[in-house]
Amino acid sequence: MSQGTYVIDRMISAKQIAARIEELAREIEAEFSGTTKLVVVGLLRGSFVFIADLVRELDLPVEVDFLEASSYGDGTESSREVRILKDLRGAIEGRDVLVVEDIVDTGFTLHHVIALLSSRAPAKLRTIALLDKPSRRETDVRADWIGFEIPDEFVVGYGIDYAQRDRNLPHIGKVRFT
Ligand SMILES: O=P(O)(O)OC[C@H]1O[C@H](OP(=O)(O)OP(=O)(O)O)[C@H](O)[C@@H]1O
Ligand SMILES: Nc1nc2[nH]cnc2c(=O)[nH]1
Repeated sequence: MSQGTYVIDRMISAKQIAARIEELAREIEAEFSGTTKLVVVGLLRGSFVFIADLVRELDLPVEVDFLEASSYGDGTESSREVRILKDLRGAIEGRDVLVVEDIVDTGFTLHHVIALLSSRAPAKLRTIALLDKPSRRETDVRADWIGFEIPDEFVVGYGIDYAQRDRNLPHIGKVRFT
């Protein structure tokens, strides 16, 4: 896919994201109320901004861990091969776990991570994705909570990159190749 010039059209503002995270946090608190310590697992690298905002909105005892999964390289098409580049630091057996993903597209990444973490016997495993592109799905997977359903556009910002660029945009934008 082209890696030439492109412009970014704003799709979801920072304000809209913040308001949605507040709503999602209340639902997550209800689901995990009474938990001794929730392990919130961020999928690197794309979820680093989302997880930072989400955990600060959660009124729950939390531990934060990270798993690095990659399947896109520098392009806009999934390789369909999910590589785990960094595993969790901690054990999750018997723990309540929330996996935080930035975007579910083909679904290969989330599907792979759910299978991997389920095999470690957590007490409860739930998933949240800021963005969902259901029209692109190639695997039978859906996050338990979704921030925004979006059309089939390649998006960047708020942690999400194109060839490692644009992760620092405060909003979500769609890439338009020029
Ligand atoms: O549903 P899928 O088609 O699997 O796509 C979703 C994944 O693709 C991106 O990760 P990427 O491989 O680009 O790594 P990154 O998070 O380090 O940018 C994104 O962060 C998701 O994890
Ligand atoms: N940057 C980026 N990465 C993705 N990985 C899966 N879908 C997307 C997308 O729309 N944008």
